[in-house]
Amino acid sequence: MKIVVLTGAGISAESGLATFRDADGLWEGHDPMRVATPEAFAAEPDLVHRFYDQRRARLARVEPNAAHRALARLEASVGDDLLVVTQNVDDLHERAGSERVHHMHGRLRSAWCVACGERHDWEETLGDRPPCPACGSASLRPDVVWFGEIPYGMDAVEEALWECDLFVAIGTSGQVYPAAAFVHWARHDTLELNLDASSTSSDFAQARRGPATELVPAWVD
Ligand SMILES: CC(C)NC(=O)[C@H](Cc1c[nH]c2ccccc12)NC(=O)[C@H](CCCC/N=C(/NCCC(=O)O)S[C@H]1O[C@H](COP(=O)(O)OP(=O)(O)OC[C@H]2O[C@@H](n3cnc4c(N)ncnc43)[C@H](O)[C@@H]2O)[C@@H](O)[C@H]1O)NC(=O)OCc1ccccc1
Repeated sequence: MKIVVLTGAGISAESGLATFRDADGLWEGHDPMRVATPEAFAAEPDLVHRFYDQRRARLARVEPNAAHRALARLEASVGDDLLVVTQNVDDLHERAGSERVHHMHGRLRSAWCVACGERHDWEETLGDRPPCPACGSASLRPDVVWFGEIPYGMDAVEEALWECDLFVAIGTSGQVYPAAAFVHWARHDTLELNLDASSTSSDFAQARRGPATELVPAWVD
């Protein structure tokens, strides 16, 4: 049975990472959806760098939880029949042992040089702007997909959704596209595992409510 699992901020909430809807969705009084844009980076690069520096520092202080670990166990048992597509820029799936993880919105620990196009592991050097290790120019940006930008690897994701027998969404509010449309791209069985009702709950064949650290192990084991 081929399975595609979509994860959102809710799967990392119990590890201590804020969701986009937490804390009335504000970061330092800014709407994250307004900070996570190419326009904000062009206008206030230091503000945007600070947003990602703080999230990178926070990520270094948290650990994967039982939901991440359960998905890693599932991969160990079904192998290539499982693909995790995550909207999250954290690395908690990989730190839990998952290998087949596609970061459709990028990765917090990756830097992208807009001058030479090279990608690098982001130096944990808070506050100072390291030059690109490849071309030396001060053109590094967070390697994340901002609002208005095209998500990574959409062709492969679309194919996997078309091929899968089961699509499962975990910890996502269904408010950001194209991820929110995936339930419509899947052709067979669909299941939502979420704390609260999402904007797309009624589009799923089945929906279970509760914290991911309970729902995901219960579904996997
Ligand atoms: C706001 C929204 C209306 N806007 C969009 O969707 C826009 C515009 C748009 C495009 N198409 C549309 C159609 C209609 C309307 C608008 C659009 N989309 C884009 O710009 C996208 C790019 C969007 C990506 C932006 N970057 C992010 N992140 C990276 C950066 C960063 O992280 O800083 S989005 C970011 O926000 C989203 C947050 O959503 P969730 O993860 O769901 O988190 P949220 O906080 O909302 O909800 C948490 C959920 O968990 C639950 N929960 C909480 N705790 C727990 C718990 N303990 N256990 C279980 N569940 C839990 C809660 O109940 C809740 O339901 C994630 O995607 C996250 O990655 N690009 C694009 O469309 O390009 C074209 C295109 C499309 C297709 C093919 C080719 C080209």
